[in-house]
Amino acid sequence: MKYRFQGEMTVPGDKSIAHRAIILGALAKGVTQISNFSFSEDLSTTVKLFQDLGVKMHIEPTTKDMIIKGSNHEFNPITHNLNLNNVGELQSLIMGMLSTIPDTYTLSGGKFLDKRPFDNLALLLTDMGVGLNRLSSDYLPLEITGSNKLQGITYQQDIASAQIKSGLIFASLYADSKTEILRKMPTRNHTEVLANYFGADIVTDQNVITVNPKNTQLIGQNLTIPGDFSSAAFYIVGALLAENSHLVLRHVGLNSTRIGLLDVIKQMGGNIEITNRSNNSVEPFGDLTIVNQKLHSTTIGAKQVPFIIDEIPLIALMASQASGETIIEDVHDVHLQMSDRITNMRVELAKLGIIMTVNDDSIVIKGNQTIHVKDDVDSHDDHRIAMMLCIASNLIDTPFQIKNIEAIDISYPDFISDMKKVLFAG
Ligand SMILES: O=C(O)C1=C[C@@H](OP(=O)(O)O)[C@@H](O)[C@H](O)C1
Ligand SMILES: C=C(OP(=O)(O)O)C(=O)O
Repeated sequence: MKYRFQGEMTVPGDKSIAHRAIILGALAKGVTQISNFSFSEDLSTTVKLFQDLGVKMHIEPTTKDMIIKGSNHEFNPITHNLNLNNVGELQSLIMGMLSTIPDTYTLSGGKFLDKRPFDNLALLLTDMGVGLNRLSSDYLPLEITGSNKLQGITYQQDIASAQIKSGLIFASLYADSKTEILRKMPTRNHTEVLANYFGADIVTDQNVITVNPKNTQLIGQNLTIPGDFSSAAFYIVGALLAENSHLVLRHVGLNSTRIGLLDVIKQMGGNIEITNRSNNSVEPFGDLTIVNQKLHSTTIGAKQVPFIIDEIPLIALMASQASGETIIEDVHDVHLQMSDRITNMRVELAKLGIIMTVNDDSIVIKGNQTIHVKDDVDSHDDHRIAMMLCIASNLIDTPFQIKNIEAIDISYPDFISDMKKVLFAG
């Protein structure tokens, strides 16, 4: 049903930052205190994994902060069988981290990860001296044997993936020599920012990232996680598209490698006001004010894609309601996310009468498309598709059912109840 977005809200803490903060807190010496830590299925998996590694962590009952007692890079595991439970981010980050531990662990994946290739990172880790033993095919499960005598490498990055880069950085933190990443294009940089905050020595200079592992000693820290821009994105697009909307989102993370959606909106003739910017934390944040606006088409180039990587379903919906034809180039890697995010988006949008053409590596979305329900839709267990379809439902009067809606629990379990608080009729 058509509602306007009105009022003020905050979104849960950033999932990408929280994953890294847990890993760094677990590796560090001393206590780490994480404020604005938001539980989701993905983060529960990470917490469980580190508890399996013997790391003590708990939620402080009054502040709700996550408290981690650092292991000082020495785990005392309860089990050597670790389940990644389909968390894509964890696959690379944990492979990198376990590479530095002289012990053998078995990593299993889940229905999506069991089909997601990890060859790119695996080759790099093998070059550094990590033992990798595939237990069945080219995918998980995998046996990984780390070492405290890894050699740093030079990696000419051919895939613009923050996950591969981050896996390599974690593996390099305790190596015997430096690692250089000659990057193809920038990707989200939370690993570099947070690892340095905990005491690592990672230098980003133009297009070279250098990890200097000499005597790495990570020290536990206090940090506050900003609101997750990728969760805020649903309300940003929701309010832009819904008539008479006026919504303020407070304390949203504004790391420049995450907020490509704001540039896309600008290219489409829209404007989001940013106020109360703050750099007084590890990661920048601020408030966003969104009003309903008319948008036009744009072309989103390959260099922008890493900065909008999780917002592609939403951008497709937004483009279908703008004037003209929008192109998003080089989305090849998005096919690998979840259960082939691009194909599933295309199939489900078509059930709402929205045509999106998928070419070799790009997608094309015609503008001014009328949404009309042809069939009930399905999230395909992809949280971002599920939430995008909720935003689409607010643009028409005809109700439809979203099957497997519970996928939203992967990143934002309170999405629907939070949204209802800022939706008003008329
Ligand atoms: O490093 C990260 O935390 C992430 C990187 C991105 O994946 P890629 O590195 O595969 O682009 C993104 O899509 C994912 O949600 C989280
Ligand atoms: C694709 C995502 O994450 P992952 O790579 O961890 O599955 C996402 O959060 O949208």
